Amino acid sequence: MDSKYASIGREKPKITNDLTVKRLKLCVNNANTKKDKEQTNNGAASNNKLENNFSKENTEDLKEARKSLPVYLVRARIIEEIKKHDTMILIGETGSGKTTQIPQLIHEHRLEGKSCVAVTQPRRVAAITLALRVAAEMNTDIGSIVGYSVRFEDVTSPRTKVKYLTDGMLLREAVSDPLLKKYSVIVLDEAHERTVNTDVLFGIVKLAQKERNGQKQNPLKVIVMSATMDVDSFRKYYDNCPVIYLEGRTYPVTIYHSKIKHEDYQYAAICTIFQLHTTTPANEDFLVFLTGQEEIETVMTNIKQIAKETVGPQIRVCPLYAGLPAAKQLLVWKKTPPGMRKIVLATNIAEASVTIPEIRYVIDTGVVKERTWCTRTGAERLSVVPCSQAASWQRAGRAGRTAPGASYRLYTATDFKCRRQHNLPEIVRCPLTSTVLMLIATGLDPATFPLIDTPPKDSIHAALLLLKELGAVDNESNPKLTVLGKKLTAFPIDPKYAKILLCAPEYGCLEEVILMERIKH
Ligand SMILES: Nc1ncnc2c1ncn2[C@@H]1O[C@H](COP(=O)(O)OP(=O)(O)OP(=O)(O)O)[C@@H](O)[C@H]1O
Repeated sequence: MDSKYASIGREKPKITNDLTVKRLKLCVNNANTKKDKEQTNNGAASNNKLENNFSKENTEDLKEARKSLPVYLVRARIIEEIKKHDTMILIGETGSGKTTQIPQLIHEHRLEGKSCVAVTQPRRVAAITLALRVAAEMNTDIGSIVGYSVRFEDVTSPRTKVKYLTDGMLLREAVSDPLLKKYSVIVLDEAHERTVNTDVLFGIVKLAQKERNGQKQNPLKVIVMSATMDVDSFRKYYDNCPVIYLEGRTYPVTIYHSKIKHEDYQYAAICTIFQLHTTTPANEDFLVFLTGQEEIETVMTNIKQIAKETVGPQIRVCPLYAGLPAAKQLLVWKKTPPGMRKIVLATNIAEASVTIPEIRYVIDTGVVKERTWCTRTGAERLSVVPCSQAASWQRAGRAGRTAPGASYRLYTATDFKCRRQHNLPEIVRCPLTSTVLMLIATGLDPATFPLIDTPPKDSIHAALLLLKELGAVDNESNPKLTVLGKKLTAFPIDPKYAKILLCAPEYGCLEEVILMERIKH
């Protein structure tokens, strides 16, 4: 693994591995408040409950909490580096304060000037909860100085200076403004995730930066961040930009590996939950990683049934998966009353960036549902596969954020060592129809667009063929967007489904199609 693991603590030969607290070391490798509420767009209302949870903490306590974070302790050096370099990579351990503190520091030093700092997140739940946390830390209303923008919800205003948004939303903004002129600093967070959107965004931002420098426009600063990324590839991609390693974490996390291989990880997860439940105090909450809604529902039913016959604190089970309505997702952040235990059953949407305050124990099944597709038939497939080592470290990093914690890996240490170090980039295993359409709409050539990893030639060709068949582009060799193509880019969904939606009224089946879309998303 990259040097991050030297910081986080390497595995010891025994089953238990402490991710010990290390003292800070920063090394550079290179060679108000209450206004504007009414101006914010709709959407904040749906998060009122969550906002209340976040603002309950007293401002003085939040200030003190900030001061203890590794990033805060070396803030002067970090700001100096940001001022010095147009592009940099920042590697800091999970929970060190990268995502919540660095944008605030940039704003405190007014480095964004008259523009704004954008912080991208692969997932909407992370973008929303981070914005709420930072707004609380800055003692300001959400949608004012600090805002967020996710699909179907824009909680920002003309005063917004720190904006958390999903990478998909920034990509959409790039279609109408390829130079991303609204922003003077773009923080690309959780770079290790390697979703198609993040990979394309890396290229868009790189091109925008070059172009703005060439045109002597307001320069664009780019900061790429993660705890577990493949530094070498990124550094090469960003023309050998400096890499800053930040050591230190808030609290230690102990890693336990299973001694035996489990045939049934759901069963193993339930056994671990109840072993821990009967031996640990209430209000020390659990986060269990599973692969999808169905599995989460099955495990939830089992837990509820077993809990009736088990001693131990009262249990509240909270599911967390992408398809869950926002209000239910937010229950995860609701504090449990004294004497109770919260058990969060989540997919990998809780794997990076999020802080669920009382989580002490992570139960990591070691699997994830991964999307692949067949270029020949165009059929997509979701399969359950072992997650990468980087994902395991991210999962462990959801504990140890507000108190010491532990991660129970339901796979052996040998199994862990055999896994791929980093996530396989989506761009090499997923269909690229939306991406290719978006690039054409932005005026970019999909064949020459700079990507960290080159997708298989077949994928781009298949995407162009499909777009031609849909009538979104005029031809495959030198594609230009048609009127229909332009309409399709307005939908934040796959062009195939966008066309079905557009055509539905003609066939009198709009309601059915909308229902189908709602089920899909
Ligand atoms: N909602 C919250 N409630 C309580 N504490 C929080 C919350 N959000 C952040 N924190 C505190 O701030 C710390 C830093 O969080 P931040 O998200 O900035 O870390 P990070 O370095 O970006 O982590 P990661 O790499 O896991 O995304 C957390 O470890 C936690 O102590």
